[in-house]
Amino acid sequence: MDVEKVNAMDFGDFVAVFGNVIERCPLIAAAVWSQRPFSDVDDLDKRFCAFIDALPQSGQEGVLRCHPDLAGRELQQGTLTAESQREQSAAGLQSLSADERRRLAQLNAQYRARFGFPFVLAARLRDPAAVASELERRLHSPPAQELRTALGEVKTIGRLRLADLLRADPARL
Ligand SMILES: NC(=O)NC1=NC(=O)NC1=O
Repeated sequence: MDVEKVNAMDFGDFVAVFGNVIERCPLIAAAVWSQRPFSDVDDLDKRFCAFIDALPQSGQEGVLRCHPDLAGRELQQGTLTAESQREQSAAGLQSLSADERRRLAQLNAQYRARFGFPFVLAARLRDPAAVASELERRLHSPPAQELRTALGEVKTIGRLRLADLLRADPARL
């Protein structure tokens, strides 16, 4: 899909296609739509990132809280969004042992208790061992630094999702 096609989308089509670029935050796509026309894919990606950066901390934490845990209840129950399901499966989180799942659940709970939002990582780029080691490492970050790191992962997930969508077969839309 080329950027001309994106620029020609009405509001409904744009949000239908890009509404989950940032997990469960269709408001961001709704806001970005009004900034068209976009010069290219990078410009579109930059608009999503700029919206997140411009949010007050409460809004940024809200974006993080919209993310399901890695290898959490939603993965077990099959209630993840299609994108999240693909990403978590790609990271091998679908086939963890009971001990590995328990360990991640314990670390996720410790992380959430310390920072007040869930641990967010661009899972598609990692394997289960890397997820656990990143979680253990970041668990000790200073809160202000961890907020920035977590938002960086949200942006990476968004950039990868945008790339998927723009590579998508136009006939699919
Ligand atoms: N808490 C998370 O990091 N969730 C996720 N990371 C991904 O790459 N997809 C998710 O759903």
